[in-house]
Amino acid sequence: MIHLRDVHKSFGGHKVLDGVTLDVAKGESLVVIGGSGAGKSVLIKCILGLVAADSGTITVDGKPKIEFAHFGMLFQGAALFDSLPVWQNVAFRHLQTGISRNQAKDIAIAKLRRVGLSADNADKYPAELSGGMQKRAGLARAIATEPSIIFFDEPTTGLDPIMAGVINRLIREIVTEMGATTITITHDMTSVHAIADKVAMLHAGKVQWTGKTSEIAASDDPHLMQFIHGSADGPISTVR
Ligand SMILES: Nc1ncnc2c1ncn2[C@@H]1O[C@H](COP(=O)(O)OP(=O)(O)OP(=O)(O)O)[C@@H](O)[C@H]1O
Repeated sequence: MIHLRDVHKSFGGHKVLDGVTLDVAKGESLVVIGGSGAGKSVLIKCILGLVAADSGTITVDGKPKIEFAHFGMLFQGAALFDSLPVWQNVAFRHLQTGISRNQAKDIAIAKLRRVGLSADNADKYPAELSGGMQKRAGLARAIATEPSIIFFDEPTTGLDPIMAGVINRLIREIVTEMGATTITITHDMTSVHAIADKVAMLHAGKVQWTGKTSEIAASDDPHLMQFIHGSADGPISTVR
């Protein structure tokens, strides 16, 4: 579904991606981990076409460019539009397609329900929702058009561990029922275990380790070990 071959990207003289090769199969949930500055966001931006890779190839569903209509995105911090009520945030793309406002609102309410928010939240503004509810609303927006590919950028950042667990479980359930292909960026190992079929660890511009979630425990890769144990000592520099 998503294939990257030897993707390079530098900013000025700074090599961020130095030959990334990665495959995500249809319906698979890939989680990308790696230290701060490892290039996780740049990688996603290259796939989305927001940043042009210097060399290498990226194909999504056999095409060199991702089709905007086919992907959803949950941004870090939910990134809702403050000036729009929750339902308009969720139905944002539907409102641009010319369907009636009533129809768009019905769709928004159905999606809000799917993420555990009752209909009375539809007319509220994002600032009136708690952080966890905003994250749910962001998730509702990401799935609103039933996209075949969804990107999750640090979906649990800023949430307490219980709410993080709830969001992880929702993400897993929803992507499974939609059959969507997903790429998630996270620092949160609990998310990795809850969401991932496959894990890719970025380090020094390359995929340092990749494997199934179940293979993490048996790995002796020192970079992966340092990351999952949150150790200050190891091959990954802590001055970044
Ligand atoms: N537009 C840009 N111009 C210059 N440098 C950039 C640009 N975008 C990213 N970088 C650099 O690329 C490197 C990787 O950044 P990126 O945001 O992908 O890291 P990350 O792995 O997502 O980190 P974090 O976990 O902290 O979010 C950083 O050193 C960053 O400064």
